Amino acid sequence: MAVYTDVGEAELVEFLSGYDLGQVLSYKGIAEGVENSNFLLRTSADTFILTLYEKRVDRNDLPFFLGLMQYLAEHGLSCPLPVQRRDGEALGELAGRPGAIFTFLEGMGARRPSPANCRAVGAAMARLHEIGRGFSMHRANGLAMTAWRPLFRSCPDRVDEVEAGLSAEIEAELCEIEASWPQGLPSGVIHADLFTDNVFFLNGELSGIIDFYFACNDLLAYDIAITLTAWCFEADGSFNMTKGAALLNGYQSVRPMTEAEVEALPILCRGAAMRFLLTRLYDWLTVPDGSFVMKKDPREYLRKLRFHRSVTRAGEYGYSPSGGRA
Ligand SMILES: Nc1ncnc2c1ncn2[C@@H]1O[C@H](COP(=O)(O)OP(=O)(O)OP(=O)(O)O)[C@@H](O)[C@H]1O
Ligand SMILES: N[C@@H](CCO)C(=O)O
Repeated sequence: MAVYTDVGEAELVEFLSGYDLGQVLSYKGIAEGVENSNFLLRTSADTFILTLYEKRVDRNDLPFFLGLMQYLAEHGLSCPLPVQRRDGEALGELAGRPGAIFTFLEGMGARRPSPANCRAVGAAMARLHEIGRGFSMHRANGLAMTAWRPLFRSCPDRVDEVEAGLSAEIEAELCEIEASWPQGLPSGVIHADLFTDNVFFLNGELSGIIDFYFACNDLLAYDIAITLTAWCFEADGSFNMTKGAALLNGYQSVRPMTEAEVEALPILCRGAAMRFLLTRLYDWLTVPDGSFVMKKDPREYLRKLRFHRSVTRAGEYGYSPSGGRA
């Protein structure tokens, strides 16, 4: 349950007095999410999301995240729009935490994404990459490839309790990823956490993208690798090439990948699986049982990593050069 900070009615009313949002009708905590506290807020004006930023979000990054959401929304990508107070600011302080109010997006994450859902997310990601070109702020990726080895080293010395031999497997994999990581691919603003719970659908159509709190500047094709890895595996661990083809074709219908990006896709996918394996592993070994932080199983990403290691060509993900042009 992601409500780490409790908000009293009086302090909420005081916080809202800086906005033109009418009277509070109700507010309640939202269970989904891991990083921040989120509330569904109903006022006499409309329904909103109130987010309080918790410790794992660096407050120096908040202007980038809020500025990006505002920029994307203003340029036609459906995502939460930060609501401005009368003084023009979108970021305030509530219950001792930085806080902001966002427009409410209708829709729900796809629990079992269809190929059509995959195509839609591919196209939306490419639009995000294209629109992001005009966004002037910059944020380095705190979880870029160079951060993975230090993150691995900071894990408690119990990695092999998760699976025998895991520590040596990660070590060997990191060496290969570091040696083969591509240089010079197109880079720009990426979402970096485009999982199924962060993309909403309504009546079968993609209605919006949320949760920009890992967004940063990095390789555009790395975002494709993250999204392919999050959307195109089945519950039994098998890769679904129909979904892979749909996602890549959807992407290419908006922004064709360069030859170098296509060639790098297998190693980028190994990196994407490694990034989520390591963050999940770290939480698995450090977050106490019974804590509010929901621990996700690192082994899901270990299985995905092993699949990606077996891939040599983007065609094995369903890539086709004519994809998206048909
Ligand atoms: N603008 C919005 N419109 C509608 N619902 C929203 C909006 N923003 C957040 N939510 C709801 O709140 C939940 C948590 O939001 P979000 O994923 O941003 O939180 P988080 O704590 O950053 O989570 P994560 O663990 O995915 O990083 C979402 O699953 C969704 O149900
Ligand atoms: N999407 C991440 C959680 C943080 O947003 C994961 O599944 O590991």
